[in-house]
This record gives sequence, C-alpha cells and structure tokens, in this order.
Amino acid sequence: MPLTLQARPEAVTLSPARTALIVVDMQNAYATEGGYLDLAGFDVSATAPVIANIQRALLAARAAGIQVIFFQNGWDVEYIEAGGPGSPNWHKSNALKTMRARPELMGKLLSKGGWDYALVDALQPQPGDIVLPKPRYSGFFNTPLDSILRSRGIRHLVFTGIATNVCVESTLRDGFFLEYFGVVLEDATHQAGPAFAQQASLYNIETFFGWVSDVDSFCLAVDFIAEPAERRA
Ligand SMILES: NC(=O)N/C=C\C(=O)O
Repeated sequence: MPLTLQARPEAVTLSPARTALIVVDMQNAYATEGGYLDLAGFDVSATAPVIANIQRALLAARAAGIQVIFFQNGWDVEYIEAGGPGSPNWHKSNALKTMRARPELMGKLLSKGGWDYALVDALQPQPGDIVLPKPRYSGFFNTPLDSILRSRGIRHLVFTGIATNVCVESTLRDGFFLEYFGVVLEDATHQAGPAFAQQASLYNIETFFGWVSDVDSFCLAVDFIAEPAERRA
C-alpha cells in the first residue's frame, strides 16, 4: 500500500516494497573522533544525534519491509582502488592528502578491514540488509547498486548518512539521472565542512534533484503501514 511522506517542496508518495533506505558511509572515518574527517580537520562533534536518528529510521524501515542498504566508502589497504596521480580522486581526496602529509597514517584511513573503515558500532547491518563497498563519492559508481535496485523494482531512495554535501548528494544526484526519486532525511545527515554546506546541499536537493524530509515524518509515514488497523481505530 502506498504511503505519504511529508517533505519539501511537496509530499512524496511511495510504496515500501519499492523503496530503499540508504545509509551512506556511517563509518568511524566520518562519524567518530579520531577518524579520517576529524584528523583532516572537519568537525565531527555533532554526529551523535545523527546516529540516533538513523537508528530510528532503520527500525521504522525494517518494520515496514523497506530494503536497507549500507554503504562503506574506502579502498584496499594499498590504495590501488583509490587511483594514483592519474585520478582526480588522488588529488581531491582529503583522506589521501592527509595520509601524504602524515605518512604514519598510511594504510589506516579508509582502508578495508581497519577501524576507520568499519561502520560505527551503533549502526550495524541486520540480516536482510545489503552492505555495499564503494570506491568513490557516488554510490552508483563502480558498484552493483543500480542492478540491485532495478532487480527489486525499487524506485524511491531515502537517504541518511554522512556527508550530506559529498557522498549523500553525489549518490542522490546520480540516482536522479537514472530516474530514481531521492528523498533525504535532513536530521539523519551531517555535512563535511561548515554549516552552510549542509544548507546549500539541502537547497540543491529540494530545488533541483529531489525532496527533503526528516526522521519523524518518515516514522510517521511508515507507522501507517506498519500498524494500520490498531492505530487508525
Ligand atoms: N562519505 C562522504 O561523504 N565522504 C566525504 C569525503 C571523503 O570521503 O573524502
């Protein structure tokens, strides 16, 4: 049964069976002090409420039968997948730049199998969730995301995670070009950089690429599906 999710600039109608909740890069690298973003000089002091809100969104999604997909950003321990000087990623990745400036960190930031790459303890995948590694900001690039979504008939993508203005927005934008409807839950996201980066990203999404909602609205919308009869009596 379709449900209505309150959002800006207008409400979105979606079907749980054709919707995925995407959790972008909730790794120690992005959400924990001592992780990559923190070491690179970005403020991660306000990520605890984001983690708590994602936990609520996950509970609501799983109860409603919405497919949960976690992304983990990073590369092999030798950084072959990161690309060398021939890749713009080598020049722009603040993780790679931080490690070049501090060689003692080499092999530690965003490398598969390490603490920095691991999902935060509070957001662990459950049976039935899908976990996808990704080597670049967009979750559609060099991953099976598109075929996983198409094979399940999924058309709506509800985004949470860090960082709003980098991997969340990149993935939502690529989804837009592939005809997916992207909704971001703003209080389940956090920017990399100053507060204006969050506002600019949400403005872009609301105005050009998708819709902006919040975790309370998502839980409310899903509750109508999860507990219909008793709630409405
Ligand atoms: N997950 C992200 O949004 N990542 C942002 C920056 C980076 O990975 O360097």
